[in-house]
Amino acid sequence: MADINLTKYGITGTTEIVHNPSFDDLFKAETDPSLEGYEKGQVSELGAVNVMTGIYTGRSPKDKFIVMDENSKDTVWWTSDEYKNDNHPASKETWDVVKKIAQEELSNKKLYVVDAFCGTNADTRMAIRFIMEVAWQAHFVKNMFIQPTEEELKNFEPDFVVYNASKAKVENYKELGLNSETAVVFNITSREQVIINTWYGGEMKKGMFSMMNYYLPLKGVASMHCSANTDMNGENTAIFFGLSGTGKTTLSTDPKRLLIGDDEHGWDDNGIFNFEGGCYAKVINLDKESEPDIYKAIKRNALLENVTLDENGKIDFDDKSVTENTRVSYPIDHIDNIVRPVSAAPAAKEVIFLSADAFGVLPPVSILDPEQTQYYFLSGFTAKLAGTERGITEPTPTFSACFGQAFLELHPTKYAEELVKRMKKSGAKAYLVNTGWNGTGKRISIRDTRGIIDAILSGDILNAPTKKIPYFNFEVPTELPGVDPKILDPRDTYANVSEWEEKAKDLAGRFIKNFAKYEGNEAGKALVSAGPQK
Ligand SMILES: Nc1ncnc2c1ncn2[C@@H]1O[C@H](COP(=O)(O)OP(=O)(O)O)[C@@H](O)[C@H]1O
Ligand SMILES: C=C(OP(=O)(O)O)C(=O)O
Ligand SMILES: [Mn+2]
Repeated sequence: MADINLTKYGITGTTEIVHNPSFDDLFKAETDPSLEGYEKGQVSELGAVNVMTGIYTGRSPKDKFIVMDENSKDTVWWTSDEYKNDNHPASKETWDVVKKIAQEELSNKKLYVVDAFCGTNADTRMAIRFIMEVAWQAHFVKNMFIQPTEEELKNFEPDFVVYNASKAKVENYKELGLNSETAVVFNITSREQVIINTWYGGEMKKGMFSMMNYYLPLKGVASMHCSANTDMNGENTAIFFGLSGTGKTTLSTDPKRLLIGDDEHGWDDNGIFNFEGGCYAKVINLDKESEPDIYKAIKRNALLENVTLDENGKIDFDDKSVTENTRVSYPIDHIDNIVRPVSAAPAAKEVIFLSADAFGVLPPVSILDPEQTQYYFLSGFTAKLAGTERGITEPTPTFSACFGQAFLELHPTKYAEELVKRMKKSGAKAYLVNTGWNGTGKRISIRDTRGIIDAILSGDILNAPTKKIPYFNFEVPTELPGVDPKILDPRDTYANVSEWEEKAKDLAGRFIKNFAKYEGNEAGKALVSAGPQK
C-alpha cells in the first residue's frame, strides 16, 4: 500500500500508521490486553468483540454543527425558530479551533487510517479517509463502509476526511458557540468532519449519510433513510423508510429476499443503491427465532457495542443497564442472501414507511394514495425510541421529516420531490406500516409485521377487501394471509372504541399543527386535504 503522509492533514509526529488494516489485525489490536478504558474490546461467546462507548451510547444531535460559509449559507437547511432542526451553524473560526483540537489529539501517536467508499456507484460515491487513534473505531468503519478493491486502494484519493478525536474535549465550547465539550462538526466546503468527545460509532456512519443527503439531491439523485431488499431474481425492489428503531434492519433482513442494505440508499436512473458496505443492527432483546439472520451475523469480525457480557464472554441481550441502544455492526456479507457483487437493484416498486406509533392509533398497515404518500413522507410521524439519541429514555412521539430529519441537510421538500419523481417513473406504491403500539398496550409483533410486509411484497394486499379508517381516511385491508385479522383495524384492539377515537382526534390535531410549516406555498397547501381531518 502506498505510504501516506498525515502532515498534510496537520497531524504531526505520528509514530506509526496502520493503514487499511485487515480484520485479523484489528481483532488483535482491539483485544490487546494492554488496552485500557473504552479502547478495550472483549471477545464474546459468538466470536464478535464487544466494546463500550462510555457516556455517549447514542448520537448527540444537539452537538451537531455545520460550518456556515459562502458555500453553505444558502443551501443548507439551517435550524430556525419557525422550524427547529439539528443543523446548527458554526463559524469558520470555530471550525479552525475544533479542527486544531482534533489535529493535536491525533498528533504524536500511533494512528489508524481507513480508506473506504460511501455509495456503491463510481459517479456518486464519496471516497472517505477516516483518521483515528482507536483500533475498534477503525474496525467499525471497515464494517460499515464499502471496502475498495486492492486496485482502488492503490489510487485512493479521498474526497472527504474524517478526524475522530473521541478522546479530546472542547473546553471553551461556550465562547465558540458550541453546545458542550462534545462536538460533531462538518465542513461542507473543505469536505471534512471532526468528532470530539463521543465514542458512539453511529456518529461516523450517520455523519457521512448526512453528507450524502447534502450532495446527492443537488445532483438530482434521491438520498433516503431507508433499508432496501429485492426478490430472489433481483427484480421486485422494496424500500423501507423509518426512523431509528422502527424496523428497517429487522424487516429488510428477510430470508426470502436479497438484502441491498439496511439503512441508507440512493435512487438514481439505474435504480436503488446502497451507501454502505455493512449493517448496524439493534440487538436489545435480540431473539434468535424472530431475527435469525441478524443473530447469525454476530460472529468473528462483527463488532458489538455496549452489550453486557460476563467475564466468560457470555452475552445477555436483554440487559438494558448500559443503554437500550445496544448494537452490532457487521459487513453485509455476514448475511447470506444479499445482492452481489454490488448492493444495487432496479427502481423500487414498493415504498414502505415504517412508523412506530407510541399512541397506538395508526393501523398496522394503510394503503396510501399518491397525495397521502407525500403528506406522510413530509410529516414523518413516528416515535423516537429510547437510546439512539442522547436524552431520549422512552418512546417519544415526533414528526421527523422524511423519517430522518436529523440527517437532512436540505429542506424536506427537496427529498419529497426527488422521491415522488422516482416513484412516478417506476409506478411505485406506498404503504404506511405501524411497527409500534396498538390498543393492547404492547408493540405489534414482529410476526404480524412480517406477515404484512409479505402481503405488500407479494401484491396480496391489493386483492384484499378493505375499509376506510375515520379522521385519517386510510384504506386498510380487513384480512391478510398470515396476519391476525383482529389487529388490522386498530379500533378492534381497544376495549372501548371511544378510547381510540379520543387518541385519534388528538393525533389528527398534532398532524395538522405540524403540517402548518409546509403550507407556506401552493404545493404544501394542496397536500393538506390528504392529511388527517379533525
Ligand atoms: N413489529 C415490529 N417490527 C419491527 N421491529 C420490531 C417490532 N417489534 C419489535 N421490534 C424491535 O424493534 C427494533 C427495530 O430495530 P431495527 O430493525 O434495528 O430498526 P432500524 O433499523 O429502523 O433502526 C428491533 O429491536 C426489533 O426487535
Ligand atoms: C444508527 C442510527 O440509526 P438507525 O437505527 O436508523 O441505524 C442512529 O440514528 O444513530
Ligand atoms: Mn437499522
